[in-house]
Amino acid sequence: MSVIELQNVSRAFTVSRRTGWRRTRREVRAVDDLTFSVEPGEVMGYIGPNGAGKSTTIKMLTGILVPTSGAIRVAGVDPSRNRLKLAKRIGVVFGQRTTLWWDLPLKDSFAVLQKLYGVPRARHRENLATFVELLDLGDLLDVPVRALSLGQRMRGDIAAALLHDPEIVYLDEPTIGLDIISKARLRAFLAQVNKERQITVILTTHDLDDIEALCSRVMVIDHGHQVYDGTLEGLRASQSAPRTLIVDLATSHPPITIPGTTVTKIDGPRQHLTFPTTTSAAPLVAQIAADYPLVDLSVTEPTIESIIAKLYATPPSGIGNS
Ligand SMILES: Nc1ncnc2c1ncn2[C@@H]1O[C@H](COP(=O)(O)OP(=O)(O)OP(=O)(O)O)[C@@H](O)[C@H]1O
Repeated sequence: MSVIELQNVSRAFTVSRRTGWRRTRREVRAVDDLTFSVEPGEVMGYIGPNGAGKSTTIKMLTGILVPTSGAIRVAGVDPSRNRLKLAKRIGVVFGQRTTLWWDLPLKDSFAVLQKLYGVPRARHRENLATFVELLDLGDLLDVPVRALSLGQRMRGDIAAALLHDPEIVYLDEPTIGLDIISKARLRAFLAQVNKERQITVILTTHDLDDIEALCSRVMVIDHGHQVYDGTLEGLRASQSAPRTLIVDLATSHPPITIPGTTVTKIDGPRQHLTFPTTTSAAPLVAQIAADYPLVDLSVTEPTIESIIAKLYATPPSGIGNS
């Protein structure tokens, strides 16, 4: 059974603007007729440009905002009517702001959370020991949150969101502002806890490497509409962005002519050939090896950034969901 279900969910805001003496009111549809469900243990990347409606969706899923129309069920209940009950079953991490107590040492923040959520002491100790080890928090437990670096604070925030054994975790830009090593560490940790604890994760991020590393499914929204729901590979294929074969020949050579490929660049003995995502590279490679003095080659996939940029540039009506 799905752990998260949205049925024709919309959320509108009325925005008023003063122009001269006149005040005009306008309705903004932050989320427009969204229907989707998420299965237990799934990690879904939820992406879209600024103002697409991601935060509004997450706020409705936590019960902070009530939909204007449509129905939501999270862990079997309506979030806005069962906000406190649901709070025990979900964890939330906002990369842009901490949920920890600014002046308290990290360990005291964790102790407050244990009381707040009524986590049995033994279970709290067990979880704390696991997260301290996996997130390398040992030396930070006595440090006030305000004195932690961004990466340290984020590790603390993630531990805090997981200490009460939530079934569902919403991660809003968890790697924002972190260096490459901290990002990689955090992604490895999230992948491990998802696997070991079967936690359902909705991840909003502008860092598409987070999606590549963690998400089995990706949903793209734009102007409140769902524009894609499927796998990352499916997203690549749906936009039919070509793959590139980079071929190193023994010497400079006129453009390679193989049906179904196009030479887009020649750089001395190196040639770049594009071919459709739907075509297998193997026969092309075999043909090049047979007909040309091949030294080396590699295949590059279209970058996910280029695919997403293309997707956002397409009007919603022109996009086919998978
Ligand atoms: N409380 C509010 N009052 C009026 N308009 C709002 C409110 N909250 C959101 N909006 C509008 O709804 C739209 C969606 O906003 P939302 O914050 O959900 O987008 P987002 O995808 O999370 O963007 P970002 O990536 O910038 O965080 C935007 O046009 C925003 O201005």
